[in-house]
Amino acid sequence: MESKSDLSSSELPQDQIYCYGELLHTVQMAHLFADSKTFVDRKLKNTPAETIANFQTFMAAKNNSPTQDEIREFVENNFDDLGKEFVPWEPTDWVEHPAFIDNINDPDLKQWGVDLNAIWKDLGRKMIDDVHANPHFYSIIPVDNPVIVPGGRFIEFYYWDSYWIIRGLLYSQMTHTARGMLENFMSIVRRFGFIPNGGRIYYAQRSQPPLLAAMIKSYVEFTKDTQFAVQSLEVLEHEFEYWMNNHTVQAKGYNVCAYGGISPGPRPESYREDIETSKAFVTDAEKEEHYAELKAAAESGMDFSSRWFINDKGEQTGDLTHLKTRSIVPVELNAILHWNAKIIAEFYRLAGNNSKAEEYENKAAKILEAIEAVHWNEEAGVWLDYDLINNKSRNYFVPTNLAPLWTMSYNLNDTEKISKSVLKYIEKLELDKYPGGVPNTLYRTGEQWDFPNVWPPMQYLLIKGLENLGTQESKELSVKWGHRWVKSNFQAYSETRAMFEKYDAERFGGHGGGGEYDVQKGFGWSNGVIIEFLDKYGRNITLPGNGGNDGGKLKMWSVIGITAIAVIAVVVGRLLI
Ligand SMILES: OC[C@H]1O[C@H](O[C@H]2O[C@H](CO)[C@@H](O)[C@H](O)[C@H]2O)[C@H](O)[C@@H](O)[C@@H]1O
Repeated sequence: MESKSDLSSSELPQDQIYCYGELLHTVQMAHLFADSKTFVDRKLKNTPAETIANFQTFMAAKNNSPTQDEIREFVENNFDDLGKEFVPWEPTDWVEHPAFIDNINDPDLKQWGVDLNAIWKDLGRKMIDDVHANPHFYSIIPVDNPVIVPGGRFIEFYYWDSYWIIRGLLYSQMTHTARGMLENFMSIVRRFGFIPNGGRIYYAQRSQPPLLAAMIKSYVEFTKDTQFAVQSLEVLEHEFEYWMNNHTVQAKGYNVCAYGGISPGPRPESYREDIETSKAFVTDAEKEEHYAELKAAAESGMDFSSRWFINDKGEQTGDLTHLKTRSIVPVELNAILHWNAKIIAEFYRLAGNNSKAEEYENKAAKILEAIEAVHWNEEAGVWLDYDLINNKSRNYFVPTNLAPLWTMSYNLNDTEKISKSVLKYIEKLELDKYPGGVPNTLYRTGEQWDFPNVWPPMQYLLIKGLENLGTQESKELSVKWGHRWVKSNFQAYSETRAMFEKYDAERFGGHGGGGEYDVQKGFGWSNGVIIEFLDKYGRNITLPGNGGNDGGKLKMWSVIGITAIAVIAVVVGRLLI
């Protein structure tokens, strides 16, 4: 298999247009498009070499200072419209009435389940043959099988989003589509050495939380296709080693992993925005450090959040200029890698290779030891990120502080103790008080991964984590939050007929905002999470309008209603006597 170093030396001809260079700089700084991603998603009309030659001629003719209109004309002459790389595609394995719908009692929720299942058809993308024949005309990374994309501006696959999308597809009985996406990822690991953030070459210098092993495990659990598990081992092992070899840092004497990109310059898809924030820095070296921090935050999937700020006092208040992502050891990344090692060991057992299984069990045990030593914080009663600059735990809430519950990265003998401790932490922070779900942080910064935004994958992590913990109290809270999430998403859907990428903790049924782009609709991971939850909770949720309970409000109206009926009955009774 090709290694990462082979990859970084294998330059693509279109990199100099989509990833760095004068052309990219000139067009992105001209602010032609409301969303910077629009430009880097457009197809070339000519070869990369011809496009660069046209650009040089153009710049010379304009004395190297073209106007915005002239740059716009250059772009229109040399680039096609958005979306040229796809043909309309309806998933061949789509079924109108997957079994999860039968698990829903409430008629409105049932119809919603039907609607969500239909959205898969809108989110499917298949590449045209020309992408394979002439890949250098495109920024899209060619893959053989169609994919389900998040939606809105996100018209290509995204790595960690695909975990919740694939689980949703499996619950929708679309195993063939799910398998195709998994095979795409496996081919990408073979070609690139790892999985890029998303399906564009400008994302190919950073990854996202490594959930491929967990996706394959989900697939195998649904299909019982243990052969596929065994076939995936070479790729899973390679991806695991990529993370361990390229993302390892030392904390408290332990090897742990942190996010961190490897390419110079601003993010191509947010080029102007990154240049803007880099103005706070003086030297080119400082600016490069800032770009690397921005990319590391994008690699975490939480771009952007005060979670990654370290100011002069070692605290999390500040702005994007305080990003220090590479110096923060994130709980979930190490928990996910622990999960990876466990899954690889399990698949090796299936393959009958016990020595390899033991090797990975040992690797898992080592990661677990590091998670306990570096992340578990007895005083806070939960796992915390670790600050490598100030050598201290970061006692700030992020849902990922509970990630080890999701990945089962703790000593199971400690279950009772951890349950008490984590529930006390949740109570102390009053995380149960938000009508629209648990916010991503408790700080309002205007960044999209901060308060009051609530993100579907993080609700899933919390709900699934509390369920896995398995104590009476943790399971009750898990169900409570699961029901709330379904009802709140349904409220937003009934008001807007849309599913959003993020929601609002402060408003039941409210959707999120903030950050560098408008809130997106679609939406892959939101639909995936709800479909799974409808399957799980659908028998037990009845909406207020259909006779269900909506907590205090409903009880109050029931009391008023019953009292009114009683009074009317008494009055009518008296009149009749
Ligand atoms: O263009 C800005 C950023 O957009 C992506 O990030 C957000 O959307 C992704 C797709 O749903 C999601 O995976 C990520 O968690 C979101 O923050 C992209 O992944 C970033 O790299 C990009 O800079």
